[in-house]
Amino acid sequence: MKAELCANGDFLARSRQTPELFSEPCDFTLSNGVAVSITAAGIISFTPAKVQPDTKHIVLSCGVHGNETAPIELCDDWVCALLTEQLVPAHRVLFLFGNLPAMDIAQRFVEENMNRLFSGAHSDGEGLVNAERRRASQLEQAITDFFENAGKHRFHYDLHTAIRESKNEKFAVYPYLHGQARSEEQIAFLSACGVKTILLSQSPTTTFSYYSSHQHHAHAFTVELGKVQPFGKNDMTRFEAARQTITRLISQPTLELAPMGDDVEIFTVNQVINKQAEDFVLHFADDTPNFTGFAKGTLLAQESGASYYAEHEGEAIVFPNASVAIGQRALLTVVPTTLDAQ
Ligand SMILES: O=C(O)CCC(=O)N[C@@H](CCC(=O)O)C(=O)O
Ligand SMILES: [Zn+2]
Repeated sequence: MKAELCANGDFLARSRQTPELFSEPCDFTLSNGVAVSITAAGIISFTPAKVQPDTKHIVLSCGVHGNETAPIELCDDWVCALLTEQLVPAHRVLFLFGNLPAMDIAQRFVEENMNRLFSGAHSDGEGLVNAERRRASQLEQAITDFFENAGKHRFHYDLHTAIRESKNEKFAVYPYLHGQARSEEQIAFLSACGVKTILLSQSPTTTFSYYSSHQHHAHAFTVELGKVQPFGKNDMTRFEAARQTITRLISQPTLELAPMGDDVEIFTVNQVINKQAEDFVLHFADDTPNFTGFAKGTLLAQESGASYYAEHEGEAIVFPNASVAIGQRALLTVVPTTLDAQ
């Protein structure tokens, strides 16, 4: 098993169908001098012949939730183009296809939400072990290895799609930076990808993007590119700006970007509402889109022992989900802000 296995670029298909082929790490060099390293099913990196101090070290992850297919299809296309030398990387790039078994059953996860298992959370809970916990640990290790000896130009875009419609279709969660300044240049990059809404998280989490941001000092984001659709059912024209901008990021030595414009909306997270009881209910319709605002004082959710209200006029809801496990986030609320106010 070496280069021939990936000669047609079908790394993802092989990772899903015959993961055992990748049980041993394998390295090979393409005819254009690009070094390829496969460390496990769904984990592949590309290193250009010349690595310099200004080389970027870019992680693109997808499928941390198995049913969020558009980003998986985008990453599959980039990996295929790189393996077949139609795309030549100017920078180091690591692709992580997160939850392969969940992709096979077209579900968000098999046993546990993998995007709550990072920063070591995969090892919490009295010896509980499952495939998602092992994979989260393996993905952390892949990032640790990739960023080892990497220069300071570190990036991780963890690509997702949201469960429900969103008034602002594309948005990104900017992890909590513990008081450090947020990067306008990164917001300009996301804006060029068509992602013009940014949520500033105000607390540590166990998500993948927070892990890379906090542990590896990468510019890291959870990027929501649209709404969940089955494989093959995405309208890929809706992802064209992201596809083109990320292709340029990978392949151009220097990425020219327009500065962050007035069309970017910044929100700060006001409430993180974690489900504490089995009777947790949302007090708005199931099809209420993300970013719907509510009047101050509106009852948003309720459970035994607690009621949750909009605390500000127009406070908007994001990621409502009453079906999460006890202790997990069931709702975020956000309010508009500016970068200067942070
Ligand atoms: O639409 C939803 O309810 C969930 C979409 C999704 O998977 N979002 C991520 C956000 C992670 C973050 O807060 O950085 C998640 O819930 O894991
Ligand atoms: Zn997701």
